Amino acid sequence: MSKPAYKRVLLKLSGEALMGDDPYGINRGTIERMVADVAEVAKLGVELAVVIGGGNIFRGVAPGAQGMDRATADYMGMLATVMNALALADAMRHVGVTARVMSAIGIEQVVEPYVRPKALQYLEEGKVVIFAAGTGNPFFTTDTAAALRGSEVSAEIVLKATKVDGVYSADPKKDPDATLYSTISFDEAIAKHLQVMDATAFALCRDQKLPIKVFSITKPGAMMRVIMGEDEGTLVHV
Ligand SMILES: Nc1ncnc2c1ncn2[C@@H]1O[C@H](COP(=O)(O)OP(=O)(O)O)[C@@H](O)[C@H]1O
Ligand SMILES: O=c1ccn([C@@H]2O[C@H](COP(=O)(O)OP(=O)(O)O)[C@@H](O)[C@H]2O)c(=O)[nH]1
Repeated sequence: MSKPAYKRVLLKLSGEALMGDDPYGINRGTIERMVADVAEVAKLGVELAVVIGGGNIFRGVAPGAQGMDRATADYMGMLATVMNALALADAMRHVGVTARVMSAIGIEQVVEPYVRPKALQYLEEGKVVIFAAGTGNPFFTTDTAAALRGSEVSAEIVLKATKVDGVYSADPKKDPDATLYSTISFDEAIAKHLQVMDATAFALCRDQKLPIKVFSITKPGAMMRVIMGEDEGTLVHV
């Protein structure tokens, strides 16, 4: 059998994708499908660090937050990621995968705080580490948290599992003529203002020479193909 292409990865799971077809919240079937993919990868012995978003529960820049102080709205968004992280860890437990949630903001009665050496220890022990509360700072995104934590744990790649199947020349939800890139450089993605990830996340990965693979979270088998180094999604490279 062929071997996985990576030993340690940082997987960014979209919060918004957790809704499935629901208007908000966590869709049971969707989270179970995501976790089944994660379990398959974990069984191959790939060390998995996960950053989960929160857009399904709360998005700091959403209309619902209009008129709110931006930083306050962002803290609500970070708390939403903690809820998703707990749901994800629990769903993993159901399929026999051991996960540990670590939060970037102090909330000790609920989850343990992020401590880098502890996270590294868990990864070495084969546990899935779920990083909650983003970077712990307002004005950032969980994509930037993925770039940051990915760098901190020396992941070989950031895998962005999202609603689209890669990086397009324009937002494919708005422009039907947008074309899919199989690879694109960080500089080009930033220069073209491609919104699939924010510029802060792109720039951090570029500076740390940490490649990103963008792929569909809903396409069956896509995560496994990415892990095996097969042609899937878009590689963003230095
Ligand atoms: N050039 C582009 N290529 C691909 N997707 C894009 C692009 N520009 C904007 N998008 C949008 O970015 C979204 C993914 O980013 P984001 O909303 O941050 O999702 P996530 O919930 O995965 O963090 C996609 O749903 C897509 O509609
Ligand atoms: O470091 C961070 C990460 C997240 N957020 C807030 O949390 C929300 C949810 O995260 P994100 O939008 O990245 O989640 P996703 O796109 O994956 O659903 C964001 O809109 C921000 O308001 C934040 O303030 N700082």
